[in-house]
Amino acid sequence: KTSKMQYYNNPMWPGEAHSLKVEKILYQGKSPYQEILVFESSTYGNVLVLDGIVQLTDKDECAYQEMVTHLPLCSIPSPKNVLVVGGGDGGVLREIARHDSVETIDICEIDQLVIDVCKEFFPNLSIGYKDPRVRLHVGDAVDFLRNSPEGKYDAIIVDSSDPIGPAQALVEKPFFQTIARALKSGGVLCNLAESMWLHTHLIQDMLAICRQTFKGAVHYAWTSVPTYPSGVIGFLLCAKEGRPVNFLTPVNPIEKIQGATKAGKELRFYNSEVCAMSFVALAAFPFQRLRP
Ligand SMILES: NCCCN[C@H]1CC[C@H](N)CC1
Repeated sequence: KTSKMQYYNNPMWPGEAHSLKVEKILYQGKSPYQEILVFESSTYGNVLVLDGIVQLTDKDECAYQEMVTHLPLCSIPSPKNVLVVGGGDGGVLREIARHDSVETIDICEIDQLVIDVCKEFFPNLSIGYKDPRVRLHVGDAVDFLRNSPEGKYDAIIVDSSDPIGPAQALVEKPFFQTIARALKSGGVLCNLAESMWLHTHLIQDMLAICRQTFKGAVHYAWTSVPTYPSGVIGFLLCAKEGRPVNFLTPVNPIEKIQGATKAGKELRFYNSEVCAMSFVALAAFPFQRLRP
């Protein structure tokens, strides 16, 4: 349905494309920000596509939503105030809801149509909006964070699309500085950080910015998502100074967190072993060997 040429010409992954067999087109539309497509695939359940880029599928979304949420939230003793940037599908909200210590969940998503479409076609993700702690803000996260009070959040999760559309500003230094200001002392950020096979230069640049901006700790973790280009996606875990943090061996292991099933579904991917495995020694593969 989307021309193959558009796939091959995507500057984020030139020369490669990934295809899924389409059983039925469920929704096609255009918001002020992006084209939105939902289709039923033969083998991955429903699939959400924004501007020709797969955002999530029923089958493998757990690998992304659980990791992007529990890597930060399990690394600090008792997260209370959490902010999600992007995440309009609601999957991250579903995962945050497993943490009983959390008291408020702010989400800032720029595209109302993505929210409406996911509420209709992805009930297992949009269930996240049902949690009473959730407060939805529809608008630009750059403005939202600029107007946020200083030191408000224990954790900020940036669950954005790729930095070639509405999410472009979310990998630039000013944005990271507004995040650091909005975090409490010792607060943590988990930011989408693309593929270590495809985006080593972008990751290096983001690492440099994060090391300047967050004096606590900066680590790179990855997970396996078969429907994302190169089959992996990475995260930057950053801690603001002020409290010891250990991302690799969580102080708040998920197994101890009550309400693991409160979100309506057992965890399907994340556990403490997967957490430990997901961190890459930055000096090793693939940042050194893969640089073209
Ligand atoms: N909340 C759904 C995940 C959105 N994250 C992005 C989807 C597109 C990918 N190329 C990068 C991650």
